[in-house]
Amino acid sequence: MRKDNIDINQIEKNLDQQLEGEQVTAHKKQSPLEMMKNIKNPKIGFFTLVSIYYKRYLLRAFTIVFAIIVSSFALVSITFLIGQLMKEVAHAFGDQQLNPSTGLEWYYWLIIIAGVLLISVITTYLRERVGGMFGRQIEIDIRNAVLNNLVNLNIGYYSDKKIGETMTKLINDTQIIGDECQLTPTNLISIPIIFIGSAVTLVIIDWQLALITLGATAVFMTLVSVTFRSQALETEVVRKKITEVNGDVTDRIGSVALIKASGTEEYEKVRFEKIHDSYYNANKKLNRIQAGMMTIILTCASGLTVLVVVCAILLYGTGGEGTDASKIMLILPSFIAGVNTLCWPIWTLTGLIPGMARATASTRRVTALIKVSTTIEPNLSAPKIDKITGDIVMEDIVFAYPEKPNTVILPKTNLTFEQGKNYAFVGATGSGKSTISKLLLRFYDPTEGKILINNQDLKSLNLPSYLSHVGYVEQEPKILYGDVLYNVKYGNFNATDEEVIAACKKANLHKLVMSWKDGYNTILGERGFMMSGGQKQRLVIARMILKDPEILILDEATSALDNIVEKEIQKELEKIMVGKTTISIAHRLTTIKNADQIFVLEPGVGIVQQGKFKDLIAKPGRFKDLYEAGHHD
Ligand SMILES: Nc1ncnc2c1ncn2[C@@H]1O[C@H](COP(=O)(O)OP(=O)(O)OP(=O)(O)O)[C@@H](O)[C@H]1O
Repeated sequence: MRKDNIDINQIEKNLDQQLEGEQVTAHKKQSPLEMMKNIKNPKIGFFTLVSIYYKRYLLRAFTIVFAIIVSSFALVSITFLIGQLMKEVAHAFGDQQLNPSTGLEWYYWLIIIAGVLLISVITTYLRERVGGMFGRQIEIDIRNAVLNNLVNLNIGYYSDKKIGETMTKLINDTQIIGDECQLTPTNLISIPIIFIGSAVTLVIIDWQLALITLGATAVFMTLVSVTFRSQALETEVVRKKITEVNGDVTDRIGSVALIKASGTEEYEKVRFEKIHDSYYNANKKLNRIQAGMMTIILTCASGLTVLVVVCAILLYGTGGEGTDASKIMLILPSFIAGVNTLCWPIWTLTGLIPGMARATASTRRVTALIKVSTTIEPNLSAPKIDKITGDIVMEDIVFAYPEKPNTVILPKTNLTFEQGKNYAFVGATGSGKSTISKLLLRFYDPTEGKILINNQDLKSLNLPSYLSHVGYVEQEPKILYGDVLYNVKYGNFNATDEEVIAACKKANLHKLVMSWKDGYNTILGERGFMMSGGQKQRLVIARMILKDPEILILDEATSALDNIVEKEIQKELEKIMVGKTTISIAHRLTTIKNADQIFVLEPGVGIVQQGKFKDLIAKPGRFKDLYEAGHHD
């Protein structure tokens, strides 16, 4: 017994190794994203997608198709074999004249049935095991492709999208495709084999009874097929509704602080109930169709068995001339088994058609997500940048957001940021201060002109390697789900724990972290709920100290903090700014007193003043107005 277990485990292990090996080879040849990007037709159907994946994973595809064919034939042949067994039993134990022998003893037929059952068990297991994992493999491949594409997309893509809707496509649609990739090929191959096989077997057993049964089945199938189309359409409506609900719920959960601060919990409760109304109503229609379909199927399936029995009695049981009552007992067991196998494909079709409709809709939504391409080419094959040397030059830059191409945010601008110096941008809200940092981070490319780094156009540089020299602190520091070590190391994964601790000491964070029970292993919430604004800011600064970048971009890095914390953080920042090219965006003008150069921006106009703090404050102008307005607050 124990030995058997070990052998089975070994077989399972070998199977897993074969499948994993195939996956590694396929991924080396072409990544899932490259493969999906190569799909030309945006209206690609689910079948085309399945066939692409079957070609990619030939070993699995072959195993599944082989197992489906063999298991289906095994299932169908059982009906025929039971018929033969019954004939031989009648010959052995009944009237030998009336019941001719099949040529094999009845117990041989039993042994053959047991053998076929064993083949059926093995191939069914193989089909389910390999098919199941294939479904998951396809789901994971597609989800990774979508995810890779999403993180590569221009940041502007997200400005008008509901994250929840994108998440539904990313999680639910890929899961639906995976599930259907497992079920559909199995059903599509086995349905005709089982249906035709069962029909032929029934004809062999008794052609008269078979004709009646097949006629009734045709009526049965017509009834079912009438409801197919409307079921597929309603399923699509329901999916759309749930995508909308997911989008809405994710949006509100993300804004839970606003809900709590506004005391609008009751309002949200009513709203949630309301947005579910249309989802509920859409389900009502679908449910009506599905309930009708189920009733037809169940009634027809049992009705068919009753019909077979009644017809068999009428044909052979009435004792009329030329009839044989004992024949009823001979054919009925295998005939009823045959009717059941005949009903199975119809039963399966009821799930298959809506499933395929759902998977086709999911395939189109997912491919649409993959078809969106970034216009910010990261130039991954360009040489990596070891060091940033020299000045950063903005040459004849003009910028309008691609989302609003007619609104020019920065008219023609020329700027030089000398290496190691400290620059600041100030100006009214909406004047384009953050836009400068977005251009330097290459969230966007300039509409006209170019940004020169190491005397080369930023557009042509290897983007990740350029960004590895840039430190960015924004107003709302981003903390990821994970512990302190992970959060500080993010983007600098090769750093040691000791280096993280040293960076945290410099950022004045170490004592605080050590006061937590789990120290550096403390898990910080998904949105960093456990930390105050100042603490989060310090963590981001520790991240930057660890990175030790050559360019610092501080976008209102301290404006969310109170004056005391701001001063402390400012002190930390000034320490790391030494010798680095720094571009700060500031609301509080006191934080930029030491800047080598200050640029004052006006909405739609661009730079209207520039100079050192003491010079700008001494003469009338926009800067002086801003400074005085700040002091009156
Ligand atoms: N993704 C976008 N699509 C279209 N317009 C945008 C986008 N992002 C910003 N803008 C617009 O560009 C202008 C400049 O925005 P920016 O964020 O650079 O201003 P800012 O000076 O940093 O403002 P604040 O001080 O309020 O942060 C604003 O009018 C803003 O509405």
